[in-house]
Amino acid sequence: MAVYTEVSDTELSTFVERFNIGSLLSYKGIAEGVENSNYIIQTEQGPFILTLYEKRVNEDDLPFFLDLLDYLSERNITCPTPLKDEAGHALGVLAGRPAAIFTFLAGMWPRKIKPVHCAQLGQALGELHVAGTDFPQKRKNDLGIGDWRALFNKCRDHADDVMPGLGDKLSAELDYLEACWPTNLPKGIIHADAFPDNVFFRDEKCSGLIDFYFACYDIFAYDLAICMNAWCFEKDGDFNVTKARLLLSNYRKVRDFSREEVDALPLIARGAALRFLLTRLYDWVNTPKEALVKPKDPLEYYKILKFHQSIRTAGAYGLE
Ligand SMILES: Nc1ncnc2c1ncn2[C@@H]1O[C@H](COP(=O)(O)OP(=O)(O)OP(=O)(O)O)[C@@H](O)[C@H]1O
Ligand SMILES: N[C@@H](CCO)C(=O)O
Repeated sequence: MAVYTEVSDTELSTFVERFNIGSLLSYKGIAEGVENSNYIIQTEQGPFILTLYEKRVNEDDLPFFLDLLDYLSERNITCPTPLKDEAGHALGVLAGRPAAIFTFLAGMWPRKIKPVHCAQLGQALGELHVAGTDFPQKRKNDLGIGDWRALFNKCRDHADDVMPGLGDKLSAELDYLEACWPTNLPKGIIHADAFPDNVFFRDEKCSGLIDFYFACYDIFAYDLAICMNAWCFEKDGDFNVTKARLLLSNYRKVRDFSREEVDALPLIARGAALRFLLTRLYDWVNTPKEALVKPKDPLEYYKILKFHQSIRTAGAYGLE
C-alpha cells in the first residue's frame, strides 16, 4: 500500500486546474511503492501521475529531484517529467503535503528478469550517466559510505536476531570498506535505486526509469554495482554471470569505464550490497509486526555480499 495521504476530489480538481492538462476525470491510488503517496489521475489530456511527498523524503531535496527529472527529460532520458503550473512551478501543496504531477510512463517492470532486460538496463544506465554529466546541482548521497556506520549502530543490537554472528560480520565489513573505499573514481549523477521495480519495459525494450528519490552525486561504478546486485542474482542466491556480462558490456558501449573502475568493482559491489543490507536490517528491526508494508529480507543481501567477498577480480563478472 502506498497511499498515506487521502485527497478529496474537490481539492484535487482545483490542484489539477492549474496545470493546463484539462479537467480531472478520475483518480485512483496506486498500491505499489512505500515512500510516497502516488495516484494515477485521468484528465481530458490522458493519464498522469500525482505524487504527494511523505515524511521520509526530505523536502529540501525536492527541488533537486524535480530539476533533475526536468533536465534528464530535456536530454531524451525517458523518466517522469514534472509538469509546470501556470506560474511555472512544478511543486505545489495538496492535502497539506508537497505534491507534483508527472507524465505517465507506459510499460511494466519485469517480474522475471531475463538476460535481455540486463542488456537494456546497461544501455539505459549508461545513457543516464552521460546525460547527467553537466547537471549543475549536486546532492550528497545520504546513504553513502560515510553514513553506513551510524545506520549500523542504530540496529546492531538486533542484528544477531536476524542471523547469529551477523553483527560482528557487518562490523568487520564496515572496517574493511572504510579503510579501502576509493576516492578517485569518476562520479556524476547516479540513480542509486535502479531495482527492477523502478525500470519499465515494453516488448523487452526499456521504456523508462522511475523513482529518482535516491538520486545523488556519487561514483558511477557504484550505480552499476547496485544494478548488478539487484538484477544479476537468481532467487536462490546464485550469481548469473551472463546477465552481469550483458549489463556491463552494454553500459560500456555508452560510457566506457577505466581500468581503475574495473579493478575496483568487486570492492564497490561489496559496498553496494552492504548499503541495502543495512537499510533492510534497519527496516526489519524497526517495522512493527502489524505494519501493512512488509520489510524486505536483509539476508538476501548478506548472500550477495558473501559472493563479492569470495571473488578476486572483476573477471568473475564477465569482464576482461
Ligand atoms: N511516471 C510514472 N508513470 C507510470 N507509473 C508510475 C510513474 N511513477 C510511478 N508510477 C507507479 O507508481 C508506483 C510507485 O512509484 P514509486 O516507485 O516512485 O513509489 P515510491 O513510494 O516513491 O517508491 P519506492 O519504490 O521507493 O517505495 C510504481 O511502481 C508505478 O506503478
Ligand atoms: N530498492 C530498495 C528499497 C527501496 O529503496 C530495496 O530493495 O531494499
